[in-house]
Amino acid sequence: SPSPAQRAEILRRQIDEAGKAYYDRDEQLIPDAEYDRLVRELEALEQAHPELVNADSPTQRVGGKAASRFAEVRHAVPMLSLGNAFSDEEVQDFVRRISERLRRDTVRFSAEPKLDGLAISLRYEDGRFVQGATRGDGTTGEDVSANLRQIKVIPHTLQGSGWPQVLEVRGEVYMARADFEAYNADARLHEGKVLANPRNAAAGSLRQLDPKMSARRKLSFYAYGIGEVRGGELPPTHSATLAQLKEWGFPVSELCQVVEGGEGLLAYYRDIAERRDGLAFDIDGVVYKLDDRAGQEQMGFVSRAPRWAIAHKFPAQEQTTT
Ligand SMILES: Cc1c[n+]2nc(N)[nH]c2nc1OC(C)C
Repeated sequence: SPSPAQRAEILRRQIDEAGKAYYDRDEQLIPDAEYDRLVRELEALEQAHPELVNADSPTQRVGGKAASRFAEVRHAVPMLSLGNAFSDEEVQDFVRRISERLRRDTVRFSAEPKLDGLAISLRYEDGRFVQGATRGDGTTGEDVSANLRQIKVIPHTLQGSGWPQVLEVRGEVYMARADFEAYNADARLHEGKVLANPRNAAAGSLRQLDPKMSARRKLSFYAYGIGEVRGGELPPTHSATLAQLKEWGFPVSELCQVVEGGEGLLAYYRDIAERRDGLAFDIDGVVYKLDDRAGQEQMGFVSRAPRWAIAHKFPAQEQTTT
């Protein structure tokens, strides 16, 4: 059987390999519980044989125990996924279902770019950022507050006034293409890890356990919605809510636009499709949302996605492999 030193070396390699895959590439090579078991076995081995401990052992990571995961956060308002439309007919059906159910001839929508990043939820209490979490499975996400504090465009305190006592803002963390190219150029120069695409870069960065590591990758954020709201009112439409979020200091994409009916949606889709390659960030489609909140509540949700919103995806594009 292997000596304690050999066993420790095997454990160290497995832990580091699983850790890198998880934090750099958002890949889960082994289940969290297995990862934690390996770390605990290595700790026990190092306690029994102190001569085995060396500086780069995963048990020596910042804050002592190799943090194996983030705290869990339960979303009071679930972070939902979106139904997809891939054709104009499906978009027309989406509009027809809403206009029939709400008995309206013309329906106004908020049309928005669908960024190819990482959905997150930001919680503010009395106007101060208190917690940020990933989407996770929609109900439970990971607390990545420390990493989100490194993102310059995310306000630590709200600007202006009149915000609710509790305000959750939902949006997308992403890495702009220029920052992605710069990161990879630097990685090539210094034999670092070249990243496959901006989405993985954003996911990997947000899940770095060491906020200093996370800060090395320039991330951005666009707000696109709200979660829990307590002790205050928001405007009656989604578009007015986005305008309000902008006043409170959140970045909101200039591409967001209020349009009318199926024609308005499809014109928006074609316009964004044309402009797509010139945008500063990757998008994988656009999102249409019934603009008035009362109507949204009437439409409700089907399974895990709202009836009042769909994503209209672009045909898959060959990924720029770097
Ligand atoms: C998942 C998602 C993604 N996006 N992206 C935008 N722009 N809005 C938006 N809304 C989403 O979900 C809400 C409709 C619940």
